[in-house]
Amino acid sequence: MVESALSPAGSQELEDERAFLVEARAALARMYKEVFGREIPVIGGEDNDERFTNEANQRAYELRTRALIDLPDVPLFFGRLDYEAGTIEELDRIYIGRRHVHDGNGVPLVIDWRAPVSVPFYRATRSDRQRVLLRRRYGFSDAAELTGFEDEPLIGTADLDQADAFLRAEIERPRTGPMRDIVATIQPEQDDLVRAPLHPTVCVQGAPGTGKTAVGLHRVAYLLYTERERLSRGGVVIVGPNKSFLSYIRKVLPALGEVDVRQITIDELFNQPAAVPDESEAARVKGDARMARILHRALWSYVGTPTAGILYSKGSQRYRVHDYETVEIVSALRESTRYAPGRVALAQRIAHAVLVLMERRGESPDDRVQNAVARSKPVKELVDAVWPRVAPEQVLHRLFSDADFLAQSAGDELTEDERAALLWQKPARSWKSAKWSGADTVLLDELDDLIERRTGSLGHLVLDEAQDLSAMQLRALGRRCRTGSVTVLGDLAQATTPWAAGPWDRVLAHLDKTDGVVAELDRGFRVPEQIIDFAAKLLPEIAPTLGVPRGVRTVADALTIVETDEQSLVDTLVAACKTDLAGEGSVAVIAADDQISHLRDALSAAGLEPTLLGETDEEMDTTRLVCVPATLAKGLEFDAVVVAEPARIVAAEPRGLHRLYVVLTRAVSRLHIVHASPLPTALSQT
Ligand SMILES: Nc1ncnc2c1ncn2[C@@H]1O[C@H](COP(=O)(O)OP(=O)(O)OP(=O)(O)O)[C@@H](O)[C@H]1O
Repeated sequence: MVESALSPAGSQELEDERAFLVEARAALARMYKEVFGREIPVIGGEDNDERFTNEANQRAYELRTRALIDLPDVPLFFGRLDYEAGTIEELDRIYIGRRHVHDGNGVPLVIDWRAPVSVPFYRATRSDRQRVLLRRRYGFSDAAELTGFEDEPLIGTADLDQADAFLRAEIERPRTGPMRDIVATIQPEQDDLVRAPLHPTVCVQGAPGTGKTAVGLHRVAYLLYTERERLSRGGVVIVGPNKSFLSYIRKVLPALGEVDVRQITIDELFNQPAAVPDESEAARVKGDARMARILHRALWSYVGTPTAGILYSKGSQRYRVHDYETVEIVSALRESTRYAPGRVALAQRIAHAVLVLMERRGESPDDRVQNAVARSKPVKELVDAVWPRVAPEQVLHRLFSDADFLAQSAGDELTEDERAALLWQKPARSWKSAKWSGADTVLLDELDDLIERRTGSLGHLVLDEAQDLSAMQLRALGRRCRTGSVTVLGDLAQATTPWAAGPWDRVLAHLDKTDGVVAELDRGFRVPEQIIDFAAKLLPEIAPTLGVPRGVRTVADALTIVETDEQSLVDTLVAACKTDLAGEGSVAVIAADDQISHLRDALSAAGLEPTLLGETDEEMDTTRLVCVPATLAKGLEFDAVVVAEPARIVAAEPRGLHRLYVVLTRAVSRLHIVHASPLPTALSQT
């Protein structure tokens, strides 16, 4: 917070605001007590409906009480709007906060930022005042104590830069620990996306630090406010790239009063955890959309053509369904059903043909007879022979261990090299003992759905860092959200996976959300302009179609590049860390994955106390100095970042330049680059 920009401590007005905060807190405590003390209605009886209702009531009660807990480090309000008299019933002034607080007699003390009357807080400008006279923003200490406020009159001639100063102060507030919400300073272009309706799907392409993650999380909070009932039926899930990232964002939604949103990695979405790693080329092919067609062909190749009919006997009667009839039934079903229901339908259709024969002979069989025929031995034998029961694992095991089966299923979709990449060197003896990789679990999921359609749909799904998802992963995600909508967030320039699905229209098509709208954010809030400009030198090589992002701020001495030799690398690194640790906030050392443990040890030996990201769950909450493997840096940010040996980061993987772009764009205030090997060519050009 820029203290000097705020109203001085000790002024009467500041005291009045503090008194109001105390009053609002007391009111919230009363609301909590009132809900907490309320009896939960319990319906007598033990059948399913009653149990379900009782559980739902209990759950609603728990959520409501949890949402009313006053979090000690989260300010209850952050802004105020003074309206022209008569704009809102009996209120000329509203305080805006993270939830509604009322005084017990129906008078609102704090209004939820998501309510329509709060919108002008984010949107009103001097040229479009929306009847607002004054916007006030409050500053708080880390312990949520009100330290001051800043006024932005929308009439008159006062300083216009105050809003920017406030935003800048918010961004530069030193950080350690998890991500904070941005509810006090959401920008108009972000607000458009946060408040976009639930449907259609929204896809946000945004340069590093433009607020995509922040927008996604605030959008969830907003949608839960406006569409709570619809969303509570299907639920809301946020999918992030890895556990460190999820740990980093985990406190934003609870701070906004939303405690019931699942935040998971994509791997956690699938039935079985990955047991073995993937080779890069195999993973690329397995993630490709062509696999959907290949799996389809592989599965349906199990369905054969009947070569005989059936003879059904009942008492002395014989009924024959001819082979040409069974052939017709099978080929009609192939076109119209999924695999498992197809099996059931085949038995029923053959049984129906038998029933027709019975009727022709003057009998009047009913449904029970049809079911008995469908379950009879000759029918079952035909179904098992022509349309065998299969498990997804069985199909995939055969595909990866039988070169002929793979070639036949692939048709001309895969090259010989691609087929070779898929085939296992040492196939497991049986599909039951096969070990599956992450990419395989996605294929198993596809097969599962080809066999039996997945039912149910999420209400809303948020995909962060979506540029890294494969076509097959996107299909699996889309299946979980068939009738819901998606918020897709990402940056094509940060796509580091070899299987990345590519441009956003294709991503939307794989999700089966072709009605989705693509929007772009290009104002970088996190990274100072000098650093963005430096990192953007990589763009012509890694994402030539994307525009260059704009930085909203410059910071003195934001970027330093130190060339050194191998022997002095560690000392130079230690010196850079010490300089940054002398100031406030978080410091990260980012290096190639195979170098980071060594650097952590060297920093420890030099008397610093770094933790290594990925080793424990909450390392970023408590320590100021974090060593970050380059592959875990995505989505994270630190006040100062020291990058060791960019060339090694680039050399470590096929999309190493994309990875470097991610790494270079993590710093809020300062970026130091320390290198002994030459910088990548694009960066060394002036
Ligand atoms: N309107 C805002 N007010 C204050 N801070 C903001 C605002 N928008 C973004 N920020 C801050 O900028 C930083 C970057 O935001 P965020 O992580 O959401 O960006 P991103 O686009 O997801 O970045 P990346 O592509 O690197 O993952 C965060 O610290 C966030 O709080």
